[in-house]
Order: sequence, then structure tokens, then C-alpha cells
Amino acid sequence: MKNLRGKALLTDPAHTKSTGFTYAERELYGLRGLLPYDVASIDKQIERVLGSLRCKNSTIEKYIFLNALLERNQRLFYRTMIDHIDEIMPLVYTPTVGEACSEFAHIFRNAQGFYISPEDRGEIATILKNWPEEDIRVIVVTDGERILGLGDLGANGMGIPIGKVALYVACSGIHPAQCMPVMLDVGTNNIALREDPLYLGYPYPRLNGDAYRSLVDEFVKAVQLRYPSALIQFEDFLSPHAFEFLDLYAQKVRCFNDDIQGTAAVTLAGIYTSCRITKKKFTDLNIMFLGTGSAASGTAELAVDAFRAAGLNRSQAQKRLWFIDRKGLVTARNENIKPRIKPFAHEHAACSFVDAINEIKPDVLIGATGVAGTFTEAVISKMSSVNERPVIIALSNPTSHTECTAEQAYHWSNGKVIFASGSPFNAVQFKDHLFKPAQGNNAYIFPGIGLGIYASAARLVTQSMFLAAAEVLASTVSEQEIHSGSVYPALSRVREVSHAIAVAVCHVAIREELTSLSLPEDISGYVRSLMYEPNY
Ligand SMILES: NC(=O)c1ccc[n+]([C@@H]2O[C@H](COP(=O)([O-])OP(=O)(O)OC[C@H]3O[C@@H](n4cnc5c(N)ncnc54)[C@H](O)[C@@H]3O)[C@@H](O)[C@H]2O)c1
Ligand SMILES: O=C(O)C[C@H](O)C(=O)O
Ligand SMILES: [Mg+2]
Repeated sequence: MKNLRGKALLTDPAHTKSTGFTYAERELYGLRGLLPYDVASIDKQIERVLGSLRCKNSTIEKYIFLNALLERNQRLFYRTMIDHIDEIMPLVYTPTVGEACSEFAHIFRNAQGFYISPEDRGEIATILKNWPEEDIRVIVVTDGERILGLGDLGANGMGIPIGKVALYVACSGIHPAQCMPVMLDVGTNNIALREDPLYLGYPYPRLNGDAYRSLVDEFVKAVQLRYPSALIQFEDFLSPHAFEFLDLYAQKVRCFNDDIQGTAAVTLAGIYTSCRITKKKFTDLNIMFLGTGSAASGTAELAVDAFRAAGLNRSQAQKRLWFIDRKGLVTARNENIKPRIKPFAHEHAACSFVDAINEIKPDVLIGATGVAGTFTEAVISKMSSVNERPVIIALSNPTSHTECTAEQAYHWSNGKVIFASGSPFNAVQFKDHLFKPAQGNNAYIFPGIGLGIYASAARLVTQSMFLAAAEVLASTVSEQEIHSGSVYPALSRVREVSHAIAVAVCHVAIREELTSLSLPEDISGYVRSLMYEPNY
């Protein structure tokens, strides 16, 4: 415990137990007189935390309160989060984190995470040595250009890596000291931010072209030097940069893009589970996407792998996937089709979104636009008229940017829809049924992927790992959850899910010869032994 004593120990967030120090510890560490009489159990402290939390009037105040707790007492924060994940996750992650990013410069208290600006060019490897931890296993990095559906938030986007790191710890048990949030602050094209006198970031237009790419490259290389065991998670980069960096680095370093690959796996899992409700065969499904960006094309690409694994050839698989953009159906006749969308631009007459649903009759509709209200009543009614049980996944975050709300989905489909959404919604009473929509968020995937990479020390992160993660996630959904309309397991089981995903990742790493570790026979027990449990 770093020989901490007295006030220094009491105020050290990683080591304090606050009122939880026993009398013997108070004697030993020079804490007598520094604490009130009562020795509180962690459960009693949690009760106090929840009492104060629930008095706050707004979600942003709750965010600030929880962040302050994290800075004060790490173990208490994570124990509270793990034990009350349904209540806490939406406050430290999506959707509140969106609000926190928008307000970041105004609610800022203390720097968390690592900031790199263009002025650090040529010195990134050197300044990385300022980070106090020696054994980093997970780095979540953003350049803030596509923060959820909120657009370019510049350095305010740091809230996202901080939130994702909290999920790594709470949802898969990677130790907080081994996770690092990073902001590649290359400027912002958001003029309102640059003009905000309180803005904390590099107050210039975004770097672009070679200047931008070479800074990202320097960062990736510096990480290999300073933290060779780290996994780099690219987060909330705008496409096409998102794809560009994935294509450039995925075969060279231990990295993945969460918006492309993590999202693909969670969405695919939801589709797999929906087949248990609809009784449709997976390989018979037609899937339609609204939006042609990272999340949608990443999902389509993983779906191709899934269809192929289930017996279709590549061309048959691609034909099951359809894209809608702002102008309607993307067909082979369109001009300037994005390279990643080309395989899914099929021969078809041009038509509107609703007409495309009528003609193609997709079983599954996925929204990844970042634009609220794009699943209109006409869209949902049409999905319900061509399907007995339409499957609709509105991925966009935060809640204010969702393609449709859960309430709209159940009402407009007359209770027929199987619905999931990127941001959480409360249960919806429709007629005599209480629907509990599930949260289709990559939070079910990336923590387990990270833990699996940590455990296996795999050199690379591969598509097969995401495919395996999707299968594992789908397999964890219980019959009861399915009955209540959920295609994902309850959040309260997310650690169990992450553990299972990590075990699957280890198996893929062995199968694909990506690890030089000789993993113990009991991989499940081994992975569990790595999971941090915040207790005193
Ligand atoms: N639930 C999750 O786990 C999860 C994961 C990743 C992304 N997302 C969310 O998905 C959204 C999109 O993320 P992305 O990374 O794919 O962004 P992106 O910018 O790469 O893609 C957005 C796409 O939507 C299209 N679009 C915008 N408005 C449209 C409209 N009215 N009609 C049709 N298409 C339209 C854009 O042209 C673009 O192709 C964001 O809100 C993000 O928060 C959710
Ligand atoms: O951050 C989230 O909640 C999911 C996803 O990574 C997103 O960008 O929306
Ligand atoms: Mg994201």
C-alpha cells in the first residue's frame, strides 16, 4: 500500500476505506482522530452514497456526484456501480455521459485521463512516461469528432473514454490502474466550443490530412513502446477515419474499433436472440440498415461472417443485407457509393425508405444514424405490416438522438415489435403487457473483449472474436428475458456475460495462434481469477 499513512492514506482514492478502516487499521496507519467513531461496512457506505445520489435533482448532478466519489474512493465507487448497475450505468455512461460531454468544460473538476495535442508532436513517447502506471492493459482513445450522435465535441469528448473505462472496470473487472482514457485533442470544428471561454481543448480547427494521420500514427507507435501489452480501443472517431485506422492497424497492433466491431457484435447478438422469438431461421433473414456509417457497415460486415459461418456463401450473405441512406434505398445504380457499402448495393429500382420496407420485407431493421425521429410511425407500421413480429434496433445514442423511443415502437407496432435501443428505456405498458426493452449497447461486448485479450495476451483482435462474442451474448439470454421482450440479458448479469465472452476470446486466440502464452486448462477459472473485485 505504498507506505501510505494518516491523511495521505485517507485521501488516496485507490487505498482509502474512509469510515471503513477498522480500529486496528486506524491504530496501525495513524488514523485515530481523523475519522468519526463508527466503523462502516462497505454496504453501509453504499447506502449512504445512494441516499445522497437519489436526492440530486438532475442526471448531470448525479454524474458530478459519482465522479467525485470515484476521485475520492475508487473501491466504494466501483462496488456501488457493480451492485447497482441498472441505476448507476446510465449515470456514468450512456445517456448521461452525452450530457456530461456537452457540458464538459463547465463541469470539469479534475483532469482524469491523458491528453495529447498537436503541440506534443515528436514527444508523445516521452510524455506518455508522465502517466504514473506501468502496466496498462486497456487504452480507450478518441479524437472527439463523433461523440455519440452529438457530433464534434472536441476535447469535451474525454467523457467518453472515461465512461468506457468505468465500464471496463465494473463490467469485466479490469483493474482501474490498468486502464487509461486518452484524448487525442487535434482541435475541433465546432465553432461554438472554440469560442467558449471555458473550453479546455486545443482551440483551433481540427488537424487534417497528413498532419492528423501522422499524429495518430505517432500515438499508436508510442503506445507500443511504453505499453506493449495494451489493447487500443478506438472510440467515437468519425467515419471514414474510423475505418481507415482500423484497416491500417488491425493487422499490426492489438486494437479494435468499438463503434464498428463492438457494435456489430451486440447487434448481431440481438438478431440471433430475436430468432428464438420469431422462430425464423437466421439464414433466412433479410436485414435493413438506416445509415451507412461505422455502426451500420460494421454490423453488415460481421453479419456476412455470421451468415457464412451458418452456410451461405459470401454473395448469398451480402444479398441478405440492405442499406437506406438519406435519399432512400442504396442500389447498384446509385453513384458515389461508399466502398464499404458497395457489396450491399443490390440491383433494385430506386425507392423511398418506406417503399423499400414494403418491397424487400426486411425481418430486421437497424438504425444507426444519430438522428432522432428517423424511425417514423410510417416506418414502424410498415415493418409491422410485413412482419408478424418485426425486429427493430434503434442503436443511436444518446436518448435524444434515438431513431424512435421504446414507447413509440410498441405503440406504433401495436405491441408486435421486438425492440432494443442503444440508450436505455424504462419498461412500457402496452395494453395488458409490460414490455422490458433491452439496451443494445456495445457495453455488453467491449469489456469482455478487453478481458479476453488481457487474459490471452492475443497479439491481434480479430473478427472471429466478435463473432464468438455475439454468439456468447445471445446464448446468455434467458427464456424469461425473452418472454418480457428482451433480446439481451439483464444488465445485472453483465460481469457474467463479460467473463463468458473473455473465455471465448481466449479460445479464439488459441485457435488462431495469436498467443504465445500457454493458457491453463481451466480457462474459465483463470479468467475469473483476473477479475478485480472492489472490496475492502
Ligand atoms: N448502441 C451502440 O452500441 C452504438 C454503437 C455505435 C454507435 N452508436 C450510435 O449510432 C449512431 C451512428 O454512429 P456511427 O458511428 O455509425 O456514425 P456515422 O457518422 O459513421 O454514421 C451515421 C450515418 O447515418 C447517416 N444518416 C444521418 N442522417 C440520416 C438520415 N436522416 N437518414 C438516413 N441516414 C442518415 C449518415 O449519412 C451516416 O452514414 C450514433 O448515434 C452512435 O451513438 C450506437
Ligand atoms: O457509447 C455508447 O453508448 C455506445 C457507442 O459506443 C456509441 O458511440 O454510441
Ligand atoms: Mg462509441
